[in-house]
Parts: sequence; C-alpha cells; structure tokens
Amino acid sequence: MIAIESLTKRYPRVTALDRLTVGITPGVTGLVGANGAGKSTLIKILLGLSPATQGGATVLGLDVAREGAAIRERVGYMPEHDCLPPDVSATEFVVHMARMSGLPFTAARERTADTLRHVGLYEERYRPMGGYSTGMKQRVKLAQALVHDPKLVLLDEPTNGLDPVGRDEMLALIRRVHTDFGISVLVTSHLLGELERTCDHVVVIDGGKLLRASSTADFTKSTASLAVEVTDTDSHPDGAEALRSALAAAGLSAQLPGTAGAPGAGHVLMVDATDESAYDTVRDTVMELGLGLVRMEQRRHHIAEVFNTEPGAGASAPSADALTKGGGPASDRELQPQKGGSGDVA
Ligand SMILES: Nc1ncnc2c1ncn2[C@@H]1O[C@H](COP(=O)(O)OP(=O)(O)OP(=O)(O)O)[C@@H](O)[C@H]1O
Repeated sequence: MIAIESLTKRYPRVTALDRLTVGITPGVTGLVGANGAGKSTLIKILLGLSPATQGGATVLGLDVAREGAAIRERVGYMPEHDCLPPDVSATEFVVHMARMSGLPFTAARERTADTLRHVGLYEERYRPMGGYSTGMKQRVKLAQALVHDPKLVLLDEPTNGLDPVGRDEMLALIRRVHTDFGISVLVTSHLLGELERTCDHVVVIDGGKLLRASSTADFTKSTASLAVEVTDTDSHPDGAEALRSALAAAGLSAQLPGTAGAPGAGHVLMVDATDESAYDTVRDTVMELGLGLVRMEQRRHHIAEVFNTEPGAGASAPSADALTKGGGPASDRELQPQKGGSGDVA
C-alpha cells in the first residue's frame, strides 16, 4: 500500500523524520509515536501536501513528490485538528467533500447518506456542526474521509479528545472500515493499547526514526505465564497467597503482581508455566484448597512491555523509556511528548 524509503523531513530547527524506511501492507496499520514523533508530518508527505527533504515514498504505487493529486483522489484523509465549519450540517459538508473528490451530485448525496449512517450519525446530520459533541465531529471527519470510497484512508489521531467509551466506538468503527469495506487503514495514535486492539500491524516511530515495525501478533506473543484468579474462602482469607505457597510446595513458582496497585489485583497470581502439566497442577491445587477458580489463562504480552523488556530496544533506550513511562495498565499507557517537541515550531 505504502513504500517509504529513507524519508527525511527537516524543518529549520527540527528533524521531524530521519531516514525512515518502512512498508505498509493492506489491512489496518497503527502508526504510533509520542507527540512530536513525526506522525502528522509523515501523513502530510504521503498525501503530497508537504515535500520531503530527502528520500521518497509511494502510495498505491504513486510517487508522493510528483503525483500528489492522484494520491488524494484515491486516498481518504482524516486530519487531527478540528476543521469543520460550524454553520453547515454534516450532510452539506460531506456532500461538498464528495463533490470535491469528483463524485456527481446524485452519487455524492447517496454516498453521503450511506456513509453518515455507517459512522452512526442519523437525524443529527441535518443540524449545524457547531453544536456537535467531539465524538460526533470525529465521526463526520471519518465520514468525509470515506465518502469517495477510497482504497486507503489515513486517519490522524481519530480518538483524540474522546472519552473511553467514545474511543472504543471509534476503534470498532475503524476496524469495520477494513472488515466491511476492504479499505486499508493507516491510523496514528500515541496510545499503545488502542493499536493493540485494533491493528493488524504496528509501526513505532520515535524522534522521526523507525523503532519497530511488525505484526501486532508478534508484539503480543504469548508468554510462559498463566494468569490464575481465585476467590478467597473462610479458611483461606487470602486465596491467592494460599495458592502461591501450595504451588511452591508442588514445585511451581508463582508471583502476585500488582499488590500495590488496583483493587483486586492481588487476587491474580502469575504462575510460571514451563509445560502443560502446570495447568493440571494449578487446577488440582485450587481444588485441594477449596478455592473458587475464576479464570486460568495464558498471558500475552502488551506492546508496551515489549519496549520495557526487549534487549533490542536498548539501542534506542531513551525512546523506549518515553514509550513506557506513565502509570496505569501497560496496555493503556500514553506515550510521552518528545523533548524539543511542538515547542520548537519555527
Ligand atoms: N510546520 C512546521 N514547522 C516547524 N516544525 C514543525 C512543523 N510541523 C511539525 N514540526 C515539528 O516536527 C516534529 C514532528 O511533528 P509532527 O506534528 O509530525 O509530530 P506528531 O507525531 O504528529 O505529533 P502530534 O501528535 O503532537 O501531532 C515536531 O518537533 C514539530 O514541532
């Protein structure tokens, strides 16, 4: 879908992209990086709206330096910033954008109605957009990117400003753009956990450089740990601890992670499962102790943990750090802004 070859973009005081080489295949790809990592700059270059300083790229086989207009005909773009005129309705606006993309008037009206329904805007679509919530505005921005039935859409931070429920809805919608319509998606975010749930592939950039590109499955490989959650009983008021010591006696080591953290976190025990027999040992031990077994599942890595623990990440240590700072569960960690970020705008 996209081939990027040694792409560099220098602004007077900042190198926004630094010899970036990466390929984007069909499907949903997440482009993740802290604020200032170069995501928006990359998207603008891919649309032919901003020239690269060095290197080049093709989008759907078209050269970004020479064929920007042809790329914009075939690709949908959802910008990061609020860009909707407040005094027109979603219908008027999306019809206008469809016409700009070359659709005849009747087709533009039909496609607009379909697309707005698809993104979940119904009666509100006739109201002026100035009165819309952030979630509704994001939906209109997505609709105008899809209305001309592109092969590929570039979505710049589509979950920005949304609450957790709105974010989940937007992510589900993005997933459906690919599954229902076969449109490939490149979506940027600074939240690792979002991409983990939504994307087939993840490209991580930091300070304009490629940190890692691989399939989400490779990032979130199964670990050799079993997460075991048990209930307490009268005879074992701390069920997880009772299980931990009984398993130790049976030759299985286990840890109680996150005891200082979230409510209930102490009830999940991480058991080192070197082979299949560990499942039987856990089940039998839980039964002997008379505890309730809530769940026993193989644990998977979160993307953020890959950057925490991988020896390869050491080469870009400060960046890996930036990727994993912050509290909360690893999957929802927010990437930290770069040094010399937007404050350096000339
Ligand atoms: N027009 C510009 N002039 C000068 N510097 C710029 C310009 N646009 C971006 N930059 C700088 O280039 C770097 C990358 O910015 P970019 O907007 O691409 O990052 P980003 O990853 O999209 O971050 P964000 O999510 O905050 O938009 C930043 O340091 C930014 O300050």
